[in-house]
Amino acid sequence: MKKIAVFTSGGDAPGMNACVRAVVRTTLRHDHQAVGIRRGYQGMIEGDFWAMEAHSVSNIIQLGGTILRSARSQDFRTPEGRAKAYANLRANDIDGIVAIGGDGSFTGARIFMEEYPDIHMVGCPGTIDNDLYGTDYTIGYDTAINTAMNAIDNIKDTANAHDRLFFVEVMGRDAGFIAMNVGLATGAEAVLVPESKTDVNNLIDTLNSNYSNKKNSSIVVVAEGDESGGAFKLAEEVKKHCPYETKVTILGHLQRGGRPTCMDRVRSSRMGVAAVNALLEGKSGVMIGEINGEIVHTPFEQAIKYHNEINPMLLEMVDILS
Ligand SMILES: Nc1ncnc2c1ncn2[C@@H]1O[C@H](COP(=O)(O)OP(=O)(O)OP(=O)(O)O)[C@@H](O)[C@H]1O
Ligand SMILES: O=P(O)(O)OC[C@H]1O[C@](O)(CO)[C@@H](O)[C@@H]1O
Ligand SMILES: [Mg+2]
Repeated sequence: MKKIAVFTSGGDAPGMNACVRAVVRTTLRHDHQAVGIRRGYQGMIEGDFWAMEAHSVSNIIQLGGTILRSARSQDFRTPEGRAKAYANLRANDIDGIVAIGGDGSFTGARIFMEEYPDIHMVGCPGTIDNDLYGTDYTIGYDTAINTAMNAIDNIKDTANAHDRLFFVEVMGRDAGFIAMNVGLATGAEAVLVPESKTDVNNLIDTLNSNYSNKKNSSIVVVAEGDESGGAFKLAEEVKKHCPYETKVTILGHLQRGGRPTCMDRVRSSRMGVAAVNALLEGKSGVMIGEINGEIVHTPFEQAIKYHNEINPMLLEMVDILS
């Protein structure tokens, strides 16, 4: 292996920088050259490469975002775009790549590797959504749930002061992991996730019964991908049948930024080291994950095809404890 490149792709996630740092420093420790590719697959197509030294990743372990920047590249979805990317990699003697991203990034990696198997690729799960099979936690998820939890704690103060019902929408286009855990951690009255069908009448009954039992404020956490159509639509419907004054907060992109938590920094570092080691062992087409505290390798195909399930017991717990 001559040079190992690293890029970040899809939605950024806190801990990506720690992972980039680990990849670069492990590569250099093994006397290989390290290259950063800026803006994910788009930078690969445009040849936006950066020869990285140990100092290139100094003082970034604590930073959110990604120093390599990220992109959602339409060009990489085309065979012509991927051919350009391959030509640039070859011209720069890059034969090993660590891709830090989510399911879309690994879908792209799998297609690219089928077309150009001489480029070895290993993935690190970088997405706040926690929606990849083959790991208990993705990079950025722990930070995102803590950020969302703190935001909802603040909302609870004002909700309680004004006797209001809040619908709080959290990120998760296809997955409800953020909503589930943040809902439990903030004592929400209900949590709505794409993985289970939302019964609006049942929700209205629950909120009305809470109101009758002198619960002066309530929080409903809604995953953005819930089939009910999001917090605004839901609030419009519910407030027709509920005495609470109703407000909506969309937490949005604030959940993706901020300093990574300790666990995100540690996991990202561990995964970055494991990704380089896997490439040096001749592995390709696998995602690094952490299951029960151990590093595991899962083929991209499985990581993107399957989904970790939301434990139905947790949804039940929300109901019992609220
Ligand atoms: N079918 C595909 N073919 C080629 N490239 C793809 C394909 N799907 C995704 N990609 C590439 O991967 C990039 C990242 O994918 P996507 O935007 O879905 O984010 P992600 O990696 O799933 O992260 P997140 O969901 O956390 O935002 C896309 O912008 C595209 O360049
Ligand atoms: O605004 P963007 O960058 O498309 O990102 C939104 C999406 O990215 C994610 O946050 C994951 O990074 C999803 O939960 C969300 O739907
Ligand atoms: Mg994704």
